[in-house]
Amino acid sequence: MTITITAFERSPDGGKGLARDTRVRWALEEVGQPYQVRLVSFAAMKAPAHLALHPFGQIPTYEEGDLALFETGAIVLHIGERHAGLLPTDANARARAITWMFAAVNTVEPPILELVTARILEADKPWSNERMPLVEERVRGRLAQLSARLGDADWLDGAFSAGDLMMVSVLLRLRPSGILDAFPNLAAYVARGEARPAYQRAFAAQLAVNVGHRRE
Ligand SMILES: N[C@@H](CCC(=O)N[C@@H](CSCc1ccc([N+](=O)[O-])cc1)C(=O)NCC(=O)O)C(=O)O
Repeated sequence: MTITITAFERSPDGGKGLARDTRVRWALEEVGQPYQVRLVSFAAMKAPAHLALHPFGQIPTYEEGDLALFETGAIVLHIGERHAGLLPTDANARARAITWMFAAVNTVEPPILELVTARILEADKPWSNERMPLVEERVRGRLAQLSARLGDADWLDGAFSAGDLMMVSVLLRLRPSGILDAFPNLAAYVARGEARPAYQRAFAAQLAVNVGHRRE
């Protein structure tokens, strides 16, 4: 059955791959599944048809037959459960890979989103300069813990898994801040993720959507 995901008609990042459809594209490329993309405008995302798919009016969504999903972690898990290539077959290793998926979105991503919010949405607030060091320190603390756990391994738990796909995707959001450079093994980990052919195809596909706009 045809898989259809939704993505920004015009991503605020101009195609740097930071919008979360890139995670789903990457997962589908890793398992070799073709997919369609329905591009949605900001207005369309808040209209009833999309809200029926995504109660929070966001992208991405995932549709396959009469299944409709939202939340990138859940979509990537679904893809990993249906197709080989993202989750280990060994039950314990699979459970650990899913642990890392949750760790990415529930433990590592929140302080990073705080930083993105502070830098983009709160920079003009009178308390921004006072708050920023606290936010940055919370990110550095988490990265230090992750860096210590990763050490000099290629991936978080043996072979590449959906846990790494989610963790690399979360860490990529930090790139504009430069904080990742203070943790060379994490920067190399992210670069390994980006070097994967499946990521390259996912990145190129989302860029093509946005480069088209730049030409107009
Ligand atoms: N927890 C949800 C979060 C989904 C989400 O944040 N979607 C964002 C796009 S990806 C987040 C994002 C947006 C922009 C950039 N950027 O760099 O420009 C990066 C990431 C969205 O639809 N935002 C519009 C809205 O909420 O109205 C998930 O993981 O799927």
